[in-house]
Amino acid sequence: MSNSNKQSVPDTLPLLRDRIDSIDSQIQSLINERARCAQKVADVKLAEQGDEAVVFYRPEREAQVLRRVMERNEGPLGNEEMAKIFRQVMSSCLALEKPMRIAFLGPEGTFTQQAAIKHFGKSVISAPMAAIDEVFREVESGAANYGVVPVENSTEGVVNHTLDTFRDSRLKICGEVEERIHHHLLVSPNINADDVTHIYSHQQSLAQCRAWLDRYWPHVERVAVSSNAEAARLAADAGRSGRAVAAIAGDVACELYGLITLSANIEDHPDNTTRFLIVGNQEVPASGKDKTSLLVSAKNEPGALYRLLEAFERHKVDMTRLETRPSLMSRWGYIFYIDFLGHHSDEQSAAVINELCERASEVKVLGSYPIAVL
Ligand SMILES: O=C(O)C(=O)C[C@]1(C(=O)O)C=C[C@@H](O)C=C1
Repeated sequence: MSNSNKQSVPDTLPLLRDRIDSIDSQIQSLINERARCAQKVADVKLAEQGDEAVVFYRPEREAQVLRRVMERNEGPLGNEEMAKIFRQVMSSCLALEKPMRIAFLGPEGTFTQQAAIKHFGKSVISAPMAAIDEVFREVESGAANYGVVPVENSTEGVVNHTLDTFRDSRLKICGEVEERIHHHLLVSPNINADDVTHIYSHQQSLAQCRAWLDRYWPHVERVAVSSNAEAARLAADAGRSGRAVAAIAGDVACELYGLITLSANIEDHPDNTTRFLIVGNQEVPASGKDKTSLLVSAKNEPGALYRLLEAFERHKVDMTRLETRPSLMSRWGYIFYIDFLGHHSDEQSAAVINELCERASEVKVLGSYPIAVL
């Protein structure tokens, strides 16, 4: 009983539900009013930019909207929970302006799809691709508006294939998403846990759950397959013919293939996180809290890396990541992938980039984009 005013009518279930009905109706009207505004925004964009080059999706604006939602939130719903609701509202509004086709490293049900949904919301057209370079090609050709690819995992390290693909691509990084990777042990609803004979998953996921599997399922055979989503599909297939096969996969795959969770969050490192990048054809304006990614090819001479890094120190620009990949052009030459806080149009960031251009043999700005909000 949370009634502080003794005179008021006591809270009863029917009264509370009436109140919820009335609030829902107001929320619904307001969401539609917002959607009509977004439709007008689309008209303005079309009028300003002409049919061809209209850019409907604005990552910097979306990041600002979500940050503001979190800043002004007073609860009882948590900041993230509230931002997720607005994430989906914006996703629906953008789909009214123009439905976005999002290519991602498939198949359906992968963690990359989970990241795509986290970033764009559910109102997008999903385009699962078989490989990372196919995601890039799909966006380059214009068949998809944006692409989502994994770039690093907190336990497994960088995804070299993604970094290498940036060398020859003209795509820009438009955003980043971080996704906590939670693995679950899944089976078909008709399968009894005691009967399970095989556990399927991607090799990396089996590795990320090794200690848990050793402890609870030491005698069950582990089978590595091409992706977690494929493992979930196989478990669902097996279940239909009464074979007791389990899969290790995430929430999206579980839902997609109608499986049930025998054990949730079975990963050995609970803070197992993967970072994904959004690639597209546009340069994103500053959002106020941004990151920039560069590809820098150093001259093959003593102190070359030192001279690159020194520019960051002097201009007080915060470098958040440095990866080294062998150059394909010269033997023992290296390419550096550098992330730093700031937008390439900021005064300090621009000063660093100018100096790098003088000191390195090649500098490519892969993109400036809002720091992940959710
Ligand atoms: O502000 C815009 O440019 C809009 O199109 C509106 C809106 C929104 O719903 O708030 C929708 C899509 C964009 O990606 C950003 C924001």
